[in-house]
Amino acid sequence: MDHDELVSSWFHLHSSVPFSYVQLPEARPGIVASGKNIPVVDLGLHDPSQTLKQILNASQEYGFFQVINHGVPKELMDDTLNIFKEFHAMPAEEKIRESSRDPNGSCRLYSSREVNNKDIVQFWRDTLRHFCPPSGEFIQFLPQKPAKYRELFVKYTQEMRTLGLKILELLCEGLGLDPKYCCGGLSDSPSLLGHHYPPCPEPSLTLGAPKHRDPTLVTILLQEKDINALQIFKDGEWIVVEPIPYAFVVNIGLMLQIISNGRFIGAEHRVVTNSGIARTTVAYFIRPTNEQIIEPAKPLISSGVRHKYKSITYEEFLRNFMSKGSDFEPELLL
Ligand SMILES: O=C(O)CCC(=O)C(=O)O
Ligand SMILES: [Fe+2]
Repeated sequence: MDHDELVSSWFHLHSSVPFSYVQLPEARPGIVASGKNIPVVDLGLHDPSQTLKQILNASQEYGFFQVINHGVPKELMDDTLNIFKEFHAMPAEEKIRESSRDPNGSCRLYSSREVNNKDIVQFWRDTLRHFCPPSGEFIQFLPQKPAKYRELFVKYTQEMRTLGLKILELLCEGLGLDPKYCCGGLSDSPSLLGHHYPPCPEPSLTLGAPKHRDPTLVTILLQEKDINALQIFKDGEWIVVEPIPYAFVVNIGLMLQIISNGRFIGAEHRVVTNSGIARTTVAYFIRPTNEQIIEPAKPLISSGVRHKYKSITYEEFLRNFMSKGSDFEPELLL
């Protein structure tokens, strides 16, 4: 990658947004719903059936919630956000060197200019992405700078795996499936994304991420406390996800929408920018291995309920999703 492709390399030279980053009028950030919020799920309740009720309602109605009392140490959450801030603050040459050790791309630094067609509108964001399978494969390709990067990465992804499996078990139980239904191949290929959204001179014209659904079963997002930037699209309006300190934002991805035969919503969301300060987030994507077949869970169908989605391998899904984006979603329907 060329260092000019990173937004963080040049944003400070501009007092207006370059034309290729100006969104079409209909996609620009506009009015948001007032007084609305996404549900909170308390994982530490004495009565587990109450937690189950909360998580089921949230997944069916919103596809988005914030989890509290999740058991991940606060210090690790702070340290992880800070190490990604430090990474993105390093000189571009160093960031590129530290993230290009694997010729097969298990670790990758990119901006939308690198992954998207050059003709479409670009997004105000840089991302460092790693694969982080439970086998520990690929660790030798992780950045060695900042100095604590590898150590924190290993600790944080272990915590995310534990939390992710706990959430998946609750969701499967709530669907009436074996709680372990999504453990194994359906969740064995997670990735970690450290997003960085530099301050933007004209936030009303740009986006940090377009309206999208995630190509995951579930996504667990760590975001900063005081910045309102993530928005979800529900019933025709945008709802701001106001950060709750030390909560994680969890959303259902398109894969779990399919597995649940549409009972859970893979909610659409986007990220807006702000002119004041940079925002850093860390997203843990729970993803299947490439050869896994994604289809509605058989026990959900046997009771006479109609299949809503076709069967597709994750590899084929990803290939189409990368090239066609959300235009591919109707093709998944039966
Ligand atoms: O950074 C955020 O707030 C959200 C990122 C996101 O939507 C994603 O990684 O899919
Ligand atoms: Fe997302």
